[in-house]
Amino acid sequence: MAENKEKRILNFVLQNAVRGDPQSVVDTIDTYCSQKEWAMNVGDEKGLILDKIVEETKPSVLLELGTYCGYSAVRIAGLLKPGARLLTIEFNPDFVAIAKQMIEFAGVQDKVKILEGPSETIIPQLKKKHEVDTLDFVFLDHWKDRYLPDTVLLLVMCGMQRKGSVLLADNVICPGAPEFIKYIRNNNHFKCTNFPSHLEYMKAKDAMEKAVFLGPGLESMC
Ligand SMILES: O=C(NC/C=C/[C@H]1O[C@@H](n2cnc(C(F)(F)F)c2)[C@H](O)[C@@H]1O)c1cc([N+](=O)[O-])cc(O)c1O
Ligand SMILES: [Mg+2]
Repeated sequence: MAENKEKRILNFVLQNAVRGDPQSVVDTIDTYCSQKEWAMNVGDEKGLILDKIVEETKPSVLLELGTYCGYSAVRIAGLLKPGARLLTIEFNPDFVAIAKQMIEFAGVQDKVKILEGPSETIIPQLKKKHEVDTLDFVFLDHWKDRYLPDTVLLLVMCGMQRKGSVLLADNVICPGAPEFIKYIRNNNHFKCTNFPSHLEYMKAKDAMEKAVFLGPGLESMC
């Protein structure tokens, strides 16, 4: 079995976190990744911004793009009201296997469903295959050059946004998602807010961008 960083993170959690306790899993990953090996989890500082926005949105149906080790899936799931569910898309099978174990250890497997495959395949299946009507909350944390095409896909192809739906994007400074930011800030169907922060476990500046969907324009009424 190839030993890699993601497996080491999972093993550290299995050996040190409290089973069934999402906060303990999140804190344990943060401890490992700040002291031993950096990894691209949203982290503790930006995680608090994520928590606040999830809590104030009170979402029932959520989508995450970029499961990775499952850090933000566990973090978000720990905040959800009974019956709310998080779908998270990951196309790297090794990361799917890690995240699955992380989510089960945290005890949030009934709230989280990992969808394996590329977003351009999975997003158009959300309605029919995964019974999603509209999405209340979307967390973008996958490849930064996919933020824009997948946002358009969610909006146009699948009409996956209702008035008040929240899009939250990680890393809009570092590594950055310039095309996405240009599009979303100039689209008058979205109200954008920037949340300055720092790159996970580092001093470098980063930020998250929140975009609230204001509803389709009149043009879509005809
Ligand atoms: O590159 C970064 N993140 C890329 C994250 C990528 C993760 O999203 C998955 N994915 C790709 N496409 C899909 C989908 F859903 F489309 F199928 C899912 C990839 O397999 C990977 O697990 C990153 C980099 C830094 N950094 O400092 O370099 C800091 C960060 O917080 C970051 O998120
Ligand atoms: Mg990120």
